[in-house]
Amino acid sequence: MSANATSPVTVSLKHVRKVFENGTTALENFSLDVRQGEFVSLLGPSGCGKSSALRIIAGLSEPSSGTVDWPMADAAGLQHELGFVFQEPTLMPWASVFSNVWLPLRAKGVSKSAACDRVMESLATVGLEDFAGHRPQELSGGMKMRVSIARALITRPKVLLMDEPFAALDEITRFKLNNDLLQLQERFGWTILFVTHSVFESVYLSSRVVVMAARPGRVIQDLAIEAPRPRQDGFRTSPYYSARCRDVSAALESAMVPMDGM
Ligand SMILES: Nc1ncnc2c1ncn2[C@@H]1O[C@H](COP(=O)(O)OP(=O)(O)OP(=O)(O)O)[C@@H](O)[C@H]1O
Repeated sequence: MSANATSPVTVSLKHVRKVFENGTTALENFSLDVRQGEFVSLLGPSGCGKSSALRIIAGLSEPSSGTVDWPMADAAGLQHELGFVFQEPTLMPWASVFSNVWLPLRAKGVSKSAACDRVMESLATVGLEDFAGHRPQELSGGMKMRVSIARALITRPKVLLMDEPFAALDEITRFKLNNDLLQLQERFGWTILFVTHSVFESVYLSSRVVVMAARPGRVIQDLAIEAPRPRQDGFRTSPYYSARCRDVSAALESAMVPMDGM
């Protein structure tokens, strides 16, 4: 499923401001609509508030002012619709792959036997069904990240929030997981909000790249990446890809310009 300008809005942030207790203003007048089926990347210099924005969308942090609305979801069902993937896979080292993926259901009181089909389905989605009995330390970095994704998928979310999930991986593994993620999004119709530092990754994956600037964190450009989806490796060498990478790099460069001579 591809999103377009008429797809319904999944989440809408209006004039969000986030000031931490120590006085740091992480976000100022941050507004963003994400539509169903979109793949939106947040890109910007370190400290521009990407993670703060994602945490507010996730409900892990409250905005100081402004609103976050989920027009299509009722509040009670919202939690089940979100999946989170962070940069560190944060797996329990003493537990099997199966138990790590089971965790979100276990926390809801679902027994191991009742969860079994769902856990195996999630592991199969990321190609790890043969590794259910392994411990995390027996897996490569890319496989650990797949386990982390499988764990996020166990509640069958409709929206995935991903905070630099592939940043710690080598480039070949990262490219492979990029393609897998695009295939899975096509299959399940997820809406994805993705934080990255990489211009190249953001253009490859996204239907929109939202470029942010720091001090205070705000949106400075919103660029559509209009190449057909799901994309494949050939896209990385296409003239359109190069041109969009140049546009996004230019936007990022302007985000680096300090305000008021800072
Ligand atoms: N819990 C906190 N308390 C105080 N300040 C915070 C807190 N979390 C983040 N900040 C500050 O808010 C600003 C935005 O941080 P945030 O982590 O959202 O940026 P980011 O764009 O995700 O950065 P990076 O790319 O380095 O991960 C930074 O100045 C940061 O120091």
